Amino acid sequence: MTALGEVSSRAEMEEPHVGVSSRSVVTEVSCVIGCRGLAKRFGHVEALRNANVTVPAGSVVALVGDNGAGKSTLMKTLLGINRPDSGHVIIGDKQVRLQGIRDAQAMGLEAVHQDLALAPQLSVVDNMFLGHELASRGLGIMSRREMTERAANALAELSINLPSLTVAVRELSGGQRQAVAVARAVMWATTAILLDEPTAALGARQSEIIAELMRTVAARGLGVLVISHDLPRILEAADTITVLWRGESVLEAPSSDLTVPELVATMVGYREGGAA
Ligand SMILES: Nc1ncnc2c1ncn2[C@@H]1O[C@H](COP(=O)(O)OP(=O)(O)OP(=O)(O)O)[C@@H](O)[C@H]1O
Repeated sequence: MTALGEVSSRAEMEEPHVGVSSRSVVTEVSCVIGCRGLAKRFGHVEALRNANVTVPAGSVVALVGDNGAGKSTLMKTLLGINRPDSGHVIIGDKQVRLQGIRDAQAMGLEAVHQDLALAPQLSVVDNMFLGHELASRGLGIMSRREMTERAANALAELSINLPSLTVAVRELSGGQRQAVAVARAVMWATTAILLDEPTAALGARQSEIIAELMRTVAARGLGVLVISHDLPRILEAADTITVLWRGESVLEAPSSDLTVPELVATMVGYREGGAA
C-alpha cells in the first residue's frame, strides 16, 4: 500500500479544523473521515449545500435521508470521486484536497458501493485482491498460497464463513457477496470504510450479519460510514446518525437518543425552527 507520506505530494494537506454545525451534538471528537460545509452542484441541481459529518475511529456513523438528499454525492465527495465546490473534507483530523479515489485509498479509505465491484467469474481470493494489484506488488510477489492465507485471515477476523475461497463469487449468496466486498475493504483500509446501502438487496438474516460485521469492523478501530434506508436496523447498529435533507446535514445525534418516527420526520420535512 502507498505510504501516507507519499500522499502529501498529491493530496494537499491543510490545517486541522475544529468545530461542527450548530445543530450538531457530537462535538470536538477526533475525525478519521468527515467534512465541513460541503457544497456541490450538478448544473442547476444543488446536491449538497452545507453537509457536515464526523466519523470517529471505532464508530459506526449512519448517513440517512430521503431519496435525492445527497447521500451518495456526499460519500463520493469524501472519496475524492467528486470535487466539492466549497467546504472541505477531513481525513485524520486534517483538511485534505483529494484529487481522486487513489488519494482516498492512499489515506486508508475503502468503499463498498452498491454494485460491490466484484468480478463474478473470479474466486473469492482473487476478488479480495481485485483493484489492489499495485498495492499487492508493494508487498512483494505473493504466491497463490500467501494470497489465500491473507484472504482467509481477513475473512476469519470478521467471522465470515464461506463454503470455499476458490469458488467463483457468482456462486455465493447476495449476503456472502456483500460480506466479501466488506472484507476486501477492511483488508485494505487503515482508517475507515464507507458503505453505500450494504443491505439494500438482502434478507433479514443477511442484513443482520452485515450489521454485526460493521460493529466488528468498528471494534477493530476503523471508522465506518454507512448509507442506509433501513432505519430500525441502523438505529441499532450505528453509534451516531447524520440526517441529510436537501443536501444539508440537519441533525447529527447519538442513535440512542433517536427513534424511527423522529428520524422519518427529520428526513422528510425538516424546516429551520422545527415544524415540518
Ligand atoms: N453526476 C450527477 N449529475 C447530475 N446530477 C446528479 C449527479 N449525481 C447526483 N445528482 C443529483 O444530485 C441529487 C442528490 O443525488 P444523490 O444520489 O446524492 O442522492 P441520494 O441521497 O444518494 O439518493 P438515493 O437515496 O435516492 O440514492 C439528486 O437530485 C441527483 O439527481
